[in-house]
Amino acid sequence: MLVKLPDITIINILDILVVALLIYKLTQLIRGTRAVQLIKGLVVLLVATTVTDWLKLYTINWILKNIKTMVVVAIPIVFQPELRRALEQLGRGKFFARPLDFLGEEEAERLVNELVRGIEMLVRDKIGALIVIERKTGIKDYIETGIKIDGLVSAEFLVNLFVPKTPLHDGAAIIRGERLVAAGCFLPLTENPYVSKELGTRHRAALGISEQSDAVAIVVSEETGIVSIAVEGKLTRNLGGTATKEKLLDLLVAKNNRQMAFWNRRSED
Ligand SMILES: Nc1ncnc2c1ncn2[C@@H]1O[C@H](COP(=O)(O)OP(=O)(O)OP(=O)(O)O)[C@@H](O)[C@H]1O
Repeated sequence: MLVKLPDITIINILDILVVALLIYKLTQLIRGTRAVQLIKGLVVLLVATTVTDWLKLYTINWILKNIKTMVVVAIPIVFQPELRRALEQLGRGKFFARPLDFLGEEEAERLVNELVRGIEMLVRDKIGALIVIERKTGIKDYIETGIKIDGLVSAEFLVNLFVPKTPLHDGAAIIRGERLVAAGCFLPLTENPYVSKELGTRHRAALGISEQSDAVAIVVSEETGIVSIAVEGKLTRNLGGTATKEKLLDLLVAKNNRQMAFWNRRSED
């Protein structure tokens, strides 16, 4: 027996494509922000409500339905800053811009060279610094806690930012692609109870951002001049010039190339 499909018109296809594009853009917009946790929670709540309804667990179902209503009312209040930002971006036409600038091999190598040169200068002058490099997870929640700047990364620019007593030296500088996009940013501190008591808030902030995202955080200690790199909640300490360069090349260039290779492979299929 043949199942008769409903008539599908070009308009229907266009309708579906526009909705798909909007959902895709929305996921890109919230990727790496605290809204992701909320969406996960909502999905769990929706599934639980449907399952309890299906199993005829009336009391639990009544409670879950009421929680759902409360959550829907609470969202605009709790996420007011994010919603305002999204609407602003929509107004400025940034909603459809690419959220991340992925680098080619040459640009990534240039970035690493400038970083390493800058770190050497910071170490030499014992200037404390916290530099975060955004990767796939968007960290704009944290970028917006600082002062926005937009300049090509160079060693001199980096050192200048962290000179003590200058307005932007406190907090973290954030790099997106080849550009320094913000300075003086406030990062979340790690809540890991096993972190050595010797480590102060600069190192804890580096660990914190590496737990919350896939960003790479570089710390130059003001006290000791020691260079450390935090990735995925782990801090590698006492990195010399060569080790710093190798680690950054591994984290930024090799990953990028793998990503590019995957992309090229997909487009050649
Ligand atoms: N949450 C945070 N986000 C970003 N930067 C922070 C944060 N907390 C502290 N910092 C930075 O760390 C500096 C203080 O570092 P502190 O001496 O406490 O840390 P430390 O890990 O011992 O580093 P150092 O070895 O350089 O002294 C602050 O001046 C500020 O620039």
